[in-house]
Amino acid sequence: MADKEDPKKGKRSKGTSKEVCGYPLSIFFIVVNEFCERFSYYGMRAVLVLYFKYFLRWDDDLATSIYHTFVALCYLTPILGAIVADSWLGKFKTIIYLSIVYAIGQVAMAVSAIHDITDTDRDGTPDNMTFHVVLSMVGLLLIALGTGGIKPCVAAFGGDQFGDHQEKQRRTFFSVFYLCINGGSLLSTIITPILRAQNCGIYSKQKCYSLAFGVPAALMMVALVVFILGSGMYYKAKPQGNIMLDVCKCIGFAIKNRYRHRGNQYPKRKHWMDWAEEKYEKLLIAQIKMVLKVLFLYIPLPMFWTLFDQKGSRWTLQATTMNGDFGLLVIQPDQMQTVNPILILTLVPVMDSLIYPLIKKCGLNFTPLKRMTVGMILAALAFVCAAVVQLQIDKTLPVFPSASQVQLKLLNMGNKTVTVQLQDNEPAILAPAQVSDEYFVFDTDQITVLATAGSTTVHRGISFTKGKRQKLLLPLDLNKEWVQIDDLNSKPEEGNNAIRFVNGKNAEVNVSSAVANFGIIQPFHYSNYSLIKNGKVTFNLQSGSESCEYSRDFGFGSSFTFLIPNNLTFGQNCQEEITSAEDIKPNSVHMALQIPQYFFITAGEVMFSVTGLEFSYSQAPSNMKAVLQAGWLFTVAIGNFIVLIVAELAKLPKQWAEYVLFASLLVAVCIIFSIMAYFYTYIDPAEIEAQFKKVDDDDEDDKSKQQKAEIEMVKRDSVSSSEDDEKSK
Ligand SMILES: N[C@@H](CC(=O)O)C(=O)NCC(=O)O
Repeated sequence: MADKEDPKKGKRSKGTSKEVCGYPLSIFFIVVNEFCERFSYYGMRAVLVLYFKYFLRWDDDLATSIYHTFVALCYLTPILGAIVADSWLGKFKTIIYLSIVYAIGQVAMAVSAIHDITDTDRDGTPDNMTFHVVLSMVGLLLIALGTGGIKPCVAAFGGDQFGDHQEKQRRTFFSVFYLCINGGSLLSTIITPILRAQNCGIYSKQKCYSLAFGVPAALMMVALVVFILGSGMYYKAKPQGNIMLDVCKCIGFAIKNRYRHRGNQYPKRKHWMDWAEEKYEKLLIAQIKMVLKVLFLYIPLPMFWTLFDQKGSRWTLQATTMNGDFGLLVIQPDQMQTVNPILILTLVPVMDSLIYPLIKKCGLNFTPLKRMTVGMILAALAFVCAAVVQLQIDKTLPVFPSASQVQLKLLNMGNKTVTVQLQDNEPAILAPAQVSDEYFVFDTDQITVLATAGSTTVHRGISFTKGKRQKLLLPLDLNKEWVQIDDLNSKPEEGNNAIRFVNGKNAEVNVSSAVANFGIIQPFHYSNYSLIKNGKVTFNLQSGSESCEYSRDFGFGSSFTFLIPNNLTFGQNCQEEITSAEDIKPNSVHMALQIPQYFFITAGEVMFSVTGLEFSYSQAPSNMKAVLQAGWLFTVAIGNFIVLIVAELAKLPKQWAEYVLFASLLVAVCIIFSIMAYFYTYIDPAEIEAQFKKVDDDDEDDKSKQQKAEIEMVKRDSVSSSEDDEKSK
């Protein structure tokens, strides 16, 4: 379709789109489509690792591995999308078809997260986990195909809508496009974690992952509808054949031809790509040389993405062990990822309008490759910060028993002081209703206990299961049964607090609260654990006609055992009379401590990613900009595979050590990159292409001159031969 021209207004944008303030109206649909699509993608991605961990019950390592495999796939499929669009369907149809695939994938994810589908015994947990795993994996595959496939098409399709005279508007469009990406990502990363934290279900209420995936699915459908609505206004360039295929064929021919002429008798050529000259145009060969130069520089880049993309996996898991109470609002671990788009929206304008001009004023030549090097160093710094935060968290985490150990706490349910000697330990003295502060640790599953209360002394042998944490409940009468109860052996998940009550009274006690019901607890018995969110909770204790209230503030990730003492009076003093055992301390390291690492990684992203995209675009020949974009996205895919390989090979027992390892690897790669960058010479592809075109034109001129001369000669020959004929006659 040719550009439309209005004789009065001059050139108009391509397609049938009207213009608003000099911009084709059609780009409005493309920008809204991108906003909704990125909302869908980042919203789903924000809760993905927690869905793996808490819904599918995978461990941290498996959850991280599958997460990065998925992200890697999302960045491998752009090559496929570019090939389909360029050589077969065109960008418009490719976007439509792959968006449908994408939306089906999102719906599959939402359905896979409905626990009621297989919860036949209605206990709140899925009974056929295979169904949920298979459906979610199919969903993720479709999403990876859809999101990656349309990625190289949408921005380029937007760019296509502008005429050659709208260079300035096209640049503004790309900036707005990038802001839309981060606007969509910001909004969805706030919203989907909130939806995930809700309870929903038919038979039982569970965390609402289905809604957290359902809303992104709906947004993807909106994205598709908005894109289709603009259909009549778009400029739809016809597929122009696959340049990627041409590039591959030309490279293949150069290699084959070089191999065929490998003997000393053949003169050397300046560049190995020159061996394609026999079959391919010089211009194409020169363009491929430019692309290869940039692709060679890409080799160290995946390491940046290896670190960058861990904010959605390792960093989110790190946040689950932290305190998200920001006073006015409580932040979910997965919501911390919003810090990245927030910082992008502020840092990009600050860098462009303040920092870079300031550096230029200081007379420094801050070239794109130097910026990218600094970006890498900033990302490494971010991981050093993450390691420091991890060390702080580790200090506050409980030490759970190893597989060969047993940990034991004592709880005196009686109203006399008890002296207890465990094996050869120092005797512990427990006042009435007191719990020992720390766990006793044993490397055996059999211990002897000597307990004395008043004139009663009892000597018993107790057996344990190794690897467990337990509490030994010492009864009012030591001669009666000693109850052993299991304590939690890991931090309660998702920042919840695990609470239970032990009834030391000689009568039944009913314990309830607005958030959890512990039911009737038999004398000298205990309730199950209930999971409670952070905040203040008031428990109501009732025994016969007597009752009292006990209130308590909870943080994140703690576990408490509350003891109702034998002599509880149910009077005013109930608040003071209940004894509490803090079995697992609440998360005390604040999530705000993750902000420095987010700041460094985002500053790194602005310097590395935004500059890198611009660099790739500026150094690519006119017809191979998409090839380099696909190459750039491919580095993201490789980066995500490296996470899997390094994490699998290193298998470091301490998370902080893994962070330091990644930071060190990036610094090493950064040194290699800076050496490569030092030897890189910037080019102007348009100028080089123009030279080749001029040579071609000159050749063309020479050819036509030669042709004319030949015709003249033929004419002259024929004239002279006819003259000869005449003469001979
Ligand atoms: N800063 C990211 C968005 C995010 O991680 O929230 C970004 O701009 N990514 C580029 C994209 O195309 O998604």
